[in-house]
Amino acid sequence: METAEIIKMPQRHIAAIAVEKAYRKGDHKIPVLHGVNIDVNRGEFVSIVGQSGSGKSTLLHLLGLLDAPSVGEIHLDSQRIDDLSAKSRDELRNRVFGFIFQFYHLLPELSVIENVLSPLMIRHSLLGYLRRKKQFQNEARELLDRVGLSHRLTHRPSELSGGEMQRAAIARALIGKPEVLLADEPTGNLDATTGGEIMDLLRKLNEEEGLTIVMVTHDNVIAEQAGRTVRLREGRLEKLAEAA
Ligand SMILES: Nc1ncnc2c1ncn2[C@@H]1O[C@H](COP(=O)(O)OP(=O)(O)OP(=O)(O)O)[C@@H](O)[C@H]1O
Repeated sequence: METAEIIKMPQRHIAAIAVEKAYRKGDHKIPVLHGVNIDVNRGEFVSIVGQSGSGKSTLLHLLGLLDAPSVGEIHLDSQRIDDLSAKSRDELRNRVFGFIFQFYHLLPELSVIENVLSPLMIRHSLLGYLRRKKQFQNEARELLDRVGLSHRLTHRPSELSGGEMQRAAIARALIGKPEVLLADEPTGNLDATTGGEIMDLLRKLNEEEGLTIVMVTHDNVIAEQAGRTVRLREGRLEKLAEAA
């Protein structure tokens, strides 16, 4: 009797299917994406490269439900998610996705640990938050320890270096236990060494915790550190290298 070979199929996590996006500017339509297909598997680390203006951030925003495609679909696992009600999309975005950006977007008037806790303050009712405040603070401290910032809990963002601000932003993105981290030029404002340290951290999160990561970058050296790279060209995706 033949032994059936068990082939482990990669599991689709997040996908864009035949996505088109055009922005409106007055009477004008600005077409940006022309039928983009991308499938990111659970636990994958994918980088998206392409020239400035090629639509990288636009695509990332569509994947994370920050914006809606003009045509096409966004799927999470096997579920279409771009056509959900605004409330369901908000809920899903907050629960499933963590975001980090080139300029960190930390709240300047809050301390590092308060910044990390801020998504939980938004997610829970005041009473619910206060009831679990100790637990949440412990989780925030653990995360800040993991990103190497346990000595900066009460600093304000203006008292941090760029690398430290991005570490704080990563901890903030992780506090809600996201399944997918979407990173828009996470090293774009950092020197090569500091950017490398941030990439080490992202790779560790991907390899050790199985976090799915989609990262936009214009830097090919940074992009190569992901497991797979795709390039946006004239609003369409072409496949590049796959890591060995
Ligand atoms: N809200 C908007 N309204 C109108 N046009 C927009 C809007 N957002 C982006 N665009 C245009 O869409 C195109 C793609 O922008 P996008 O930010 O996605 O590119 P990108 O590849 O991320 O560029 P960069 O590497 O410079 O950040 C650009 O020409 C931009 O001007």
